[in-house]
Amino acid sequence: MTGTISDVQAPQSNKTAYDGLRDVVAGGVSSNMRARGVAAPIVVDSARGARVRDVEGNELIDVNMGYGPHIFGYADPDVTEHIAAQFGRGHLTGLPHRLDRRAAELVAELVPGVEQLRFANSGTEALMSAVRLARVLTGRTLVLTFGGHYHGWSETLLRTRECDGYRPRPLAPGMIPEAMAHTLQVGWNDVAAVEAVFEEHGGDLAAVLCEPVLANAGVVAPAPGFLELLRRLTRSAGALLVFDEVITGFRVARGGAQERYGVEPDLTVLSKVMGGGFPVAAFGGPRDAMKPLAQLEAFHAGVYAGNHAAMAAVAASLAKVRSLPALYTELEALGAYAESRVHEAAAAAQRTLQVRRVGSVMSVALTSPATGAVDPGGHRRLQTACQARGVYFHPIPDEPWFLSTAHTRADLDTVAEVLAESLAEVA
Ligand SMILES: CC1=C(O)/C(=C\N=C2/C=C(C(=O)O)C[C@@H](O)[C@@H]2O)C(COP(=O)(O)O)=CN1
Ligand SMILES: Cc1ncc(COP(=O)(O)O)c(C=O)c1O
Repeated sequence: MTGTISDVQAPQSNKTAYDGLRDVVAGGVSSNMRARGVAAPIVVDSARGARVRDVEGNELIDVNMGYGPHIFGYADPDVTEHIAAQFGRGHLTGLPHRLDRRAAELVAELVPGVEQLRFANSGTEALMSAVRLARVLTGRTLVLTFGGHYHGWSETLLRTRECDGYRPRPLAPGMIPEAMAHTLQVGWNDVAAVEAVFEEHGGDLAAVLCEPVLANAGVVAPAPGFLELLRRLTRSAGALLVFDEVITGFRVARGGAQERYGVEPDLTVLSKVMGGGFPVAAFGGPRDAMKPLAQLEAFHAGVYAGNHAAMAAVAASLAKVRSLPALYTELEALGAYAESRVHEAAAAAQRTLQVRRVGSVMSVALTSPATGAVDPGGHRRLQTACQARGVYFHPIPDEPWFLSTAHTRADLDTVAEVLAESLAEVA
């Protein structure tokens, strides 16, 4: 057989590799988030457990972990072996597969608010479909979201944090300004603003959509009672409460944020941990909410949606999640240990970090001594220094750290030591 992909000539350095990449891949990446703020790019050769190896052969402890899907670490054999085997048995026929039921039953068993679902390929796709389903169910079009929450890059959900009044602004060039006409946006945990929106627009709202724990603008937990307020107001206004649990699902608790905080939404969107790193997402809810799709009145499609490899990934990942009764206790303890070591590192370097954690997802951001605010430039310099010392986290302070069962306390001690050394040298 002619050369395999592993025969690709390894370039001499990350920079050489990245420059070559940029020649044929626009921006050198297939997601803007991978290039935003990158000072010194890494080009990956492989990843296993809690470590990523670059093309120069450097091995780094990774706390970005591909933005959160790998709760058991990279290349976990309990997951990858099932996916690989499915490829050998055929992974895409465009027909229902026996694995579909197994995967869906595991989601429904673990997530309180899901009785029935549809699978999709990405969080963006699943969120577009969930919002459309909410509009079918209510006959309304207006959707309320929250500043800094990220719900994918679709035309009506990709927006800036800033707003004109309650109207969000499109984030990216080329977006249709009118696309924002059916969405409002207020500040996260802003009770007065939410109540004002319901006072003025309650009868027009199809849905309120949120990350129940904000994890795309640093980590910001819901204020006590805030999710309960959204639940109460949506129910009384006849709007749907939609939880975007792409990050929090199977991450902050076995049943996601809705289990951790005891608030059940009308629709739930899931991805990341659900597939253990394989591209798969889902949206679901009570049978009544899914009826327009069950009766094929509402539209949702996708050639690769729910493909057999994705179903193998979901079934394997969630069977493992289900099989470990102490998993979330251990992840909580690991997160607490990481948080304490990060605080010790900051104290040792006499620097201030903003550290915010929910379970095993934690944001760590360098702050300006003068203002106390997050210092994106300083954070990038800190990230570059840590990366050079063998620890990888994202250069953008919005992007949190994701821990996994592959991270040991010794790894976290190393991360803290590298952080302290780097903080001491970074202006
Ligand atoms: C809460 C939430 C997300 O965090 C989310 C995707 N997150 C990320 C996307 C990234 C990227 O496109 O490269 C990297 C991170 O910025 C972020 O975790 C999505 C979109 O999912 P997808 O990228 O699969 O279309 C929906 N909801
Ligand atoms: C991919 C993506 N788009 C949009 C946003 C929101 O951008 P802004 O910084 O303008 O709030 C974020 C925030 O983290 C994001 O990750």
